[in-house]
Amino acid sequence: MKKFTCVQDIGDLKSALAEAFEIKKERFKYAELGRNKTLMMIFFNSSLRTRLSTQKAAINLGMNVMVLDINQGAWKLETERGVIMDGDKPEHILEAIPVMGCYCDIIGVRSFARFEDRDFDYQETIINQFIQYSGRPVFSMEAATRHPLQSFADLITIEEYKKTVRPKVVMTWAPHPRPLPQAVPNSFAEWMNATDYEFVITHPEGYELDPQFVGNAKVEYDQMKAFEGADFIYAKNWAAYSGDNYGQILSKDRDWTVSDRQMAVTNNAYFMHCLPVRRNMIVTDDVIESPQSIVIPEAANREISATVVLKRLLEGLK
Ligand SMILES: CCC[C@H](NC(=O)CCC(=O)O)C(=O)O
Ligand SMILES: NC(=O)OP(=O)(O)O
Repeated sequence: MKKFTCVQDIGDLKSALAEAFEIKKERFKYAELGRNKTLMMIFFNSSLRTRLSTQKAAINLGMNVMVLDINQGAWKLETERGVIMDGDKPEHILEAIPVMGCYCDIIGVRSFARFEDRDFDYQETIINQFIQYSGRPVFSMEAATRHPLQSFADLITIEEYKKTVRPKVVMTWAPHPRPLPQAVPNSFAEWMNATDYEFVITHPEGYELDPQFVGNAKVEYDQMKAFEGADFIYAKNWAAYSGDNYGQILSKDRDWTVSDRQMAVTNNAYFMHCLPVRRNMIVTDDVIESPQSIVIPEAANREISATVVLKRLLEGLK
């Protein structure tokens, strides 16, 4: 594997899952693979789970790790080509990227959507510059339109907890005080659509995601109807995608906050969220603390998804 930015990069999901469960049983099995290899993790945005789980995955594989928070200590980067650099940005990304590539073997990048220009975001300008100019294999630690390490961990978790071969999985929008990226919902939808699960997306009108990610999923504007008989509830906030509303908050309706009311109509569904989560905006305390909440095992599986991905990138170095 030469990059990991989307579900297609992992190839056959059944073999990826088999590898994940093998590694989960014996996570130091490939501890020699990464000897004298260096992972560099580049963060343009905050992180807890991705930062820790991906470092742990690299340690599982015997790798050295370097972490750089671009906006804390490094030079502010100009990302636009052709700009006269007489402002507050001393370095251009087109120098910084190949320089970073000199010091490592594999690069992970976190660079959220900026909501200034939808094309800039949806062309994945930043991570594609790392892919093009670093000279190294690159993987996404959440980019503008996807978060594949999260989605792979979500799939591992559903496979571990499902009680039927084809569970009903419902992704629900929920309110949030800030406009959040579409990367997590886009990516979850992309991975769910790659399975044979029954997959439903529910959100208020105006929050339609990019059709390339929605695919054949059923979209239901009535949240209670969507929740009926669900086996898994995946909650997330996202800002509007469509047209002039791109990056905007259209609703903060707390009737969409996941509570016992909605969970009561499910098939005793498990509750999932990628974290961090705003309690009593996205989900009530009672629901996220209930026995059906699997947000912690879901976060734990981030170590597994990252170990599989780094293993495949290391194997691709040969
Ligand atoms: C894994 C999720 C990362 C990010 N979450 C946030 O930015 C939450 C920030 C907040 O709640 O203020 C998102 O929604 O894409
Ligand atoms: N779920 C996830 O990626 O969490 P962080 O933003 O804390 O890394």
